[in-house]
Amino acid sequence: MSIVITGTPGVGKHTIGKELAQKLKLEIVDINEIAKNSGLFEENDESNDVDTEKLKVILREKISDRHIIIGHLAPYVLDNEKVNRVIVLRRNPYDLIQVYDERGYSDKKSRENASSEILGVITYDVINQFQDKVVQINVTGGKVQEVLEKVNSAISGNIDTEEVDWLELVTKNNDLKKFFVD
Ligand SMILES: Nc1ncnc2c1ncn2[C@@H]1O[C@H](COP(=O)(O)OP(=O)(O)OP(=O)(O)O)[C@@H](O)[C@H]1O
Repeated sequence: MSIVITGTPGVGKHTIGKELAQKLKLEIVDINEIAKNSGLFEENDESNDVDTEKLKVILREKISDRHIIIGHLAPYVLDNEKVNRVIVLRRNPYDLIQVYDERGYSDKKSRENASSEILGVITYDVINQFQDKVVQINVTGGKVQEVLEKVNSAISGNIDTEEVDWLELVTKNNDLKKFFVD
């Protein structure tokens, strides 16, 4: 079985993915690491541009049926038939801004990532690519062990996808400008 852990940068994919890999005794495929090691990542301050077509071919070779595949690029570089379950981690954008501050992201990069989470960009693309294999989990405020339990239930098909609407929250808080205006 191959399981994908995806979501906006900073939601906790690596934290959860590593624990899960240990628990299920599966090997990790880190999409970003492979892209970097293959010279496909052009990293600069503001954006990470990747040749997704080349990365797709490389990943097709690497992935067997016993992997935890981690990365926000999952919907753009993985074949549907290669994976059994796709977990999208969702995290409150206010918490994400804190993670980005700790990482030293620029205001622009921080806002771009947080607004992408608010609009559910990766979730939309993931559902488009993997359809009924997708389970959405809200990790906000959850301890790592609690999130892990939910992810485990999602893998065995014992949990429904969770509802997330950050746009409603941010609108209610009158914070649209904070996330969407330069
Ligand atoms: N359930 C959790 N509760 C509290 N903090 C968490 C949780 N999961 C992860 N974190 C923290 O959030 C930060 C981001 O986590 P992590 O690096 O795993 O995210 P990521 O989605 O893999 O990011 P990226 O895609 O940029 O590599 C880290 O500081 C991590 O310790």
